[in-house]
Amino acid sequence: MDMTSNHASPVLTEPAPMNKSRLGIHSAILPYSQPGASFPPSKYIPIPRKKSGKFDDVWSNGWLDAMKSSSPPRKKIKDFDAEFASDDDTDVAYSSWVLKHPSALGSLEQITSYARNKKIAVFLDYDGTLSPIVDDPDCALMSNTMRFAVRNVAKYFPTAIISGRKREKVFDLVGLTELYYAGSHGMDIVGPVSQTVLNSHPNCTRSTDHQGKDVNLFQPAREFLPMIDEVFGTLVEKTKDIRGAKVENHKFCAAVHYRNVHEKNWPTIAQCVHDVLKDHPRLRLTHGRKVLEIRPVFDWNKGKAVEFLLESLGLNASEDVLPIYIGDDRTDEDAFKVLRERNQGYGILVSSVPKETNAFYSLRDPPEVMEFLMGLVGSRKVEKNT
Ligand SMILES: O=P(O)(O)OC[C@H]1O[C@H](O[C@H]2O[C@H](CO)[C@@H](O)[C@H](O)[C@H]2O)[C@H](O)[C@@H](O)[C@@H]1O
Repeated sequence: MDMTSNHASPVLTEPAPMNKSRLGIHSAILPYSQPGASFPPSKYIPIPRKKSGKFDDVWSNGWLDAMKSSSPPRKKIKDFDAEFASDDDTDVAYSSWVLKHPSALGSLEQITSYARNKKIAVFLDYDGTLSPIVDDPDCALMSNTMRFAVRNVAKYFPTAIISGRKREKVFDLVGLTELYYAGSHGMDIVGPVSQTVLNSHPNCTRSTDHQGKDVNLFQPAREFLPMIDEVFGTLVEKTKDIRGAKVENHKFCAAVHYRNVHEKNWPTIAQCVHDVLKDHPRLRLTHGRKVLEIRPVFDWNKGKAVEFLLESLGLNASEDVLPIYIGDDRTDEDAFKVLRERNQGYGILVSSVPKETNAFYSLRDPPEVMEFLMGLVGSRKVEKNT
């Protein structure tokens, strides 16, 4: 395992800024994903820069820009308050972007014909992919129709959920025993029993799941458990007076949510996290959708989890395997990148606005994800019957 504990900075380098001209999108309408992107002033509350220099750290390291750009603004559509960016400008930008990352639904026939006679493996992120983004992380529920679609997918293809959440939590939310689960951004994996994997990964052990079934349990960052626990406690204490802040303990990482925090208090929340990371050089920061995530400085991510699961499923070496990964946020980019580098399978980004991504295809939102999954199953059924 590649440990990089001597990392000097707790800040994870963000993806390079989007090449706006390459996308043919006017910079003023570039939406949320990029740190440092420019924002139409009307949509964003400017955070006053304190003269005291109190928040200099988080200004200078770009955290505040990244925080602002981490999710599209919320909008009321009919009676439904959703995180969705749509106006004439973004529609135009989206149309150009989708030429580069075509709709996986629109390309379903192409995808399924390429997948014919291949072994498909499906990897799904949870929040923003299977469930809509909502204010309260505990209320991010997946619909029963989505559950039905995922269950059907798992009947035909090996299927895994790869989430930033605690593994047990995401299992409770999904509730399907026929899937494999990876929590903490892939740092906590329950996969099929594989002696080869047990032999080659020192942190992999034989275990039993909630049903008493034999499984492989892989927790490569186990040594960080006490540190994450301690940091979780510190973050809860430090943010307790910030209205709307919420801290989650995901076992191998911790998440500080600021979705419900007034924007004027974002510098305070960023500074709290910054101070904690300064005291813990073996931890680093990643940005999710209105969430700051603290995780070990450890060479493991959702992309590595995909490779680990492919190996566990015995699908790593064969050419006739087609992995499909569907996800919506920056942490999913590691998985898209792995598929791109392997030149195998498809990454599908779920986004209603243009974003710089390593994914090949796109889908707008969870309902489109569901439709795509149903289409995948439908075509495999037809293939089996012919
Ligand atoms: O890897 P994922 O399964 O996508 O998990 C990523 C984060 O998801 C959750 O937060 C996000 O969804 C919440 C519910 O919709 C939303 O309130 C929050 O703003 C989003 O960031 C989860 O709570 C985080 O801990 C996960 O890291």
